[in-house]
Order: sequence, then C-alpha cells, then structure tokens
Amino acid sequence: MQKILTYYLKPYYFRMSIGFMIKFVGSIMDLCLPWILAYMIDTIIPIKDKGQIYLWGLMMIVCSFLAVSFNVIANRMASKVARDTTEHIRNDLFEKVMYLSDSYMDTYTKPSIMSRLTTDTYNVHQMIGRIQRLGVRAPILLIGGIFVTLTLDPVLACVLIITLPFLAWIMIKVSQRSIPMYTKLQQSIDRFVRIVREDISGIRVIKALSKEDYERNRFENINHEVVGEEQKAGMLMAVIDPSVSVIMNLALVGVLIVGAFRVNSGLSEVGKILAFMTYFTIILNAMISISKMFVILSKAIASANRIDTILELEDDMEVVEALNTYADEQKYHVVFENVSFTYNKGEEDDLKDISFEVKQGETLGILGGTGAGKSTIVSLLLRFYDVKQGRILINGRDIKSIPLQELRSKFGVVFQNDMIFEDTILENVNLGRDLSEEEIEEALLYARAKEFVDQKTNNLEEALDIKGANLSGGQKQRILIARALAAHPEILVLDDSSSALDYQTDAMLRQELNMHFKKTTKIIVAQRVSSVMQADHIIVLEEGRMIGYGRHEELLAQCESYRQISASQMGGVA
Ligand SMILES: Nc1ncnc2c1ncn2[C@@H]1O[C@H](COP(=O)(O)OP(=O)(O)OP(=O)(O)O)[C@@H](O)[C@H]1O
Repeated sequence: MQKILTYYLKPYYFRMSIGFMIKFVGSIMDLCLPWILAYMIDTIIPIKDKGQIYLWGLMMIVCSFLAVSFNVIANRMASKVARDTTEHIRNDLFEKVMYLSDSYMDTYTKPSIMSRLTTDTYNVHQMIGRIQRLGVRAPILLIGGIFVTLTLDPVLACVLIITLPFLAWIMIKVSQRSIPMYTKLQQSIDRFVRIVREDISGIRVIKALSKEDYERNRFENINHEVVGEEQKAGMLMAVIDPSVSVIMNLALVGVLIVGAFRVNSGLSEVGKILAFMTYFTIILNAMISISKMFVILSKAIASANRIDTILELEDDMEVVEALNTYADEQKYHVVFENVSFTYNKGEEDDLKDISFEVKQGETLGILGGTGAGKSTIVSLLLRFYDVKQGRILINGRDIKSIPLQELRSKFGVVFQNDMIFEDTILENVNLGRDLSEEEIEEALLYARAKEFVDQKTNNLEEALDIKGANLSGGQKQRILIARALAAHPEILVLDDSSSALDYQTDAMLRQELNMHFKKTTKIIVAQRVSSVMQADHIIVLEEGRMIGYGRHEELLAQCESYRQISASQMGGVA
C-alpha cells in the first residue's frame, strides 16, 4: 500500500491537490444551500422584501450550479489520476512478472499473479478514484455540516455529535476484521482462476475422459468457497450501512424532539430546524459514503499489499560481475560442470552431478524417461533457475555473469507445449524481432512448415487461433520450430519438440539443421532414440542422474538402459 501512496501517486500530488481544492469549493457550495434556505425562511420572507428574496434565490441557483460543475470537474480529474496511476502500476507489475524468475513463479503461482494483474489492480483503481471523489467531499460535508449546525443551534448539534464516537467505533472495528477477510477472499479467487484456467485449457481431455462431472464438482466447490468468503466479508461490511442509518436516525428523532421543545419555547426558529434536517441528511449521506469508502479501502488495501509483494521482490537472478572467463574452457561452447539442482530446497536433488561439454556447432541429445530431468537441464541452461552446485559455462563464461537478456538472446528454443499466439503466422514466427519476410519464409522452409502454410493460406498474414487451435499438433510444432530457427540462434534447444512430427519429417528436419545450421549448437531433448542417435554427444538420464554419456554406438556398447530403449524403439536397427 505504501508504495502506491508514496511512489505511484506522487507524480499526481499536484493534480490531486487542485482536484481536492475544486472539490472543496463544490462541497462548500453544497453546504451553503440549506443555510441560505434557513436565512430566507427566518429573516427575508418575514420582512416581505421581494428584491432580497430574488437576490437570495439567485444566490441559491448560483451555489447549486457551482456545486454541480465543480463536482463534475473534480470527478473527471480524479478519474484521470486513477486511470493513469493504475496504468502505471499494471505496466510495472507486468514488467516485473516478465522478468520474474521461475522459482518466484513457482512460489506465487501463475493464477495468483494473473489475479494480481487483473482483480487487484482493479480494486486499487476503484480505491484511488473513490478516495479522491469522496475522500474530500464526505469529510467536508461531515465536518462542515456539524460546524454549520453548531452555529445554527448548538444544543441540537450536540445531540448529533454524541452519535459520532459510536459510528467511528463501528467503522474501526469492522475494517480491522475486513482487511484479512478480503486477503483470504483474494486467495480463494486465485484458486478459482487456476481451476477455471485448467478446465478451459483442458476441456478436450476432460470431455475425452468423461470427467465433466468430476470437474463440475471441483468447480462447484471452489465457486462455493469464493461465494462463502464473499458472503463472510459482505455480511461484515453489511453491518456498517444499517448501523450508521440506525444511529443517525435515532439522533434525528432526538433532534426533532429537542427541536420541537426549543421552537415551542422560542429558543429556535422553524427555518433553522428545516435547515437542520437538511444538514442532517447531508451528514447522514456523508457518513454512508465514508462507510462505503471503508469497504473499498478494505478490499483495496488487501489488493495493494498483494501487488506490493510482487513489486518489492528482490532480483534473485543477479548478474555476478566479477566471475572469470575460463580460457581453457573457451574451446567448448556449452559446458555443464558437476551441476546439481533441486526445485524444493533442502529435499532430494532433481538433477545430480551433471557434466558435459559441447563444442560450437555440435549436437547434444538428451534422452530419458518421464521426469528424468531433461527439461530441467534446459531450464538451468537458460537460467530460469540457478544451479545449487557446479557451474554452467557458455563460451567459457559462467552464465551467472551474462546479463539475462544477452544470455537468452543466444537461444532459439521450442519448449514442450509452447505457445502459439492469436496472431498471424508471420508474427508468430517473428515474435517482435524485426525479422525480414525472407528470413521467416526460410525458417518455415527449414522447419518443414512451408508446405502446409502454402496449402492452407496464400500469405503469412493469415491469423492463427489462440493456442493454434486451427492447427494440428504437428503443424503447431513446425511453426514453433520455425520461430526458434528464424533468428539463426547461437544455441538451438528443441525440448521434446519433434514428438508430434512423423518420423520422416523429424529426419528431414535434422537434415536441414545439419545443412543450414552448422555453426548453431543444437540441444535436442527427446524420448525417441531416432531423434538423437546422430548427435555428437548423447546424455542418458534417469531420476536426475547421468547413467550414460557418449555417441550412439558407444552407448549401445556401454549403457544397458540405452540399449534397451533403443531395442524397444527401433528393433533390429539397434
Ligand atoms: N517447477 C517444478 N517444481 C517442482 N518440481 C519440478 C518442477 N518441474 C519439474 N519438477 C520435477 O523435477 C523432475 C524433473 O522434471 P523434468 O521436467 O526436468 O523432467 P523431464 O525429463 O523433462 O520429463 P518429461 O519428459 O516428462 O517432460 C521431476 O521429478 C519433476 O517432478
């Protein structure tokens, strides 16, 4: 919350001050109206001076006009500040998320980060707007109303003032309980978003496995949980409005009784009592506005704190300047030196003591069963996570000493289940890198995607559906491979990306890579021996450990597991 007040709102302090002043004048105008009415009833009308009546009537019209116009101007200024500030917060949050390490992503979870970017920023937007619109007006109407009523009739005003401590007590108590409630509600919304996301993206598999009822139950449960949390918070907040109304109406009854006695005994006048009633309504509305502000504030403080948590995260992927380059290792392009890593700190290693060296232009194949640690090697190489032990070198430089952008610009990568964006084929391959159309056409050709792109469409401007829904699995993968190849990367990583390609296309792709990407170091993660058998080095992984390292023939001779996989997949060829 503090960051939003001290950093994001700071550039708008001046604009907000002007807005507050305009709001102040508008509110004062509102406060003048009942006073003028009382003056006219008690002083002007009894003397029957028409000129004075017109003059004060005109004053009332002018005051009403100014009150409305100033309020509209101030509200517009407030909306602009709220819009601009929220835009700034969203941009910063998005940028932070883009550079967030995968360990933070794992900790905070994607659905939670999504709802911080959406619901939480919306709540903060509401708060900034509402505070400016009502934050000045309501207190001025409240304090000003009390002040004017004191000048009109101090005894009656005291009846009103007695109620204020009760009202303040209710609001403080309610907000003390409501902020943790709204934090909990947001956490339920995070889980809700996660389940909706999973169900919508996995709708086909849910249908295929007839899991609709199971998923409906899961959805109903989380929906019920969100509604329950909302209800709890709503019930608490619902206490405020009626309590304020009851207390204020009781005070009003008190004012009426005391007022009637005072008019009867000549201590007050009818006009004053009338004005008093109007001020009473103004004060009541101001109190209700303040109570509504509390509801919004409670939500927004919880949301602002969640946003702050992400914005304040320290960079856990620092670039270490002082690391040496290792001259003797410069002859290798990529080196893993006794690398160990664990996702869940303190528990068993997910990768243990991995070492290999690959020269520029060579191909490294990584083979292993499900969960063996193949993708983890890729994640470490791209520095999505930092190694626990050992080091990773590129051209003799520890990757921790290479700025992240520079490091990642060396790579062309296709991950498992990679993303096709709802955009043209051209932009899906280009991905904002200003590549020429020739480069893109060439990449499509190498990735064996050109034939189907030409068949399907006549130009690269054809739009693809979100997640490539209008493409087959193999077509998607070819577009993704074209994306990885298009910039002629220094290091190409294909993480299980040929699994949806038929054997012939897979073989042709490897041929293209050997012919046109001689200087590119290729790292091919695969479950199929045929995808890696021609590699210069093959790592065989099992439960995070290297159980084999060498060329295809060497592994056939030395590694029992490799021999078995090879035999089971390729029969006589092995
Ligand atoms: N983000 C994560 N948090 C915690 N554990 C993880 C995470 N990602 C992977 N793991 C664990 O690390 C181990 C290695 O996973 P990895 O994804 O590297 O396997 P893989 O060989 O690529 O498997 P597959 O071929 O099925 O994709 C597995 O036990 C997996 O459960």
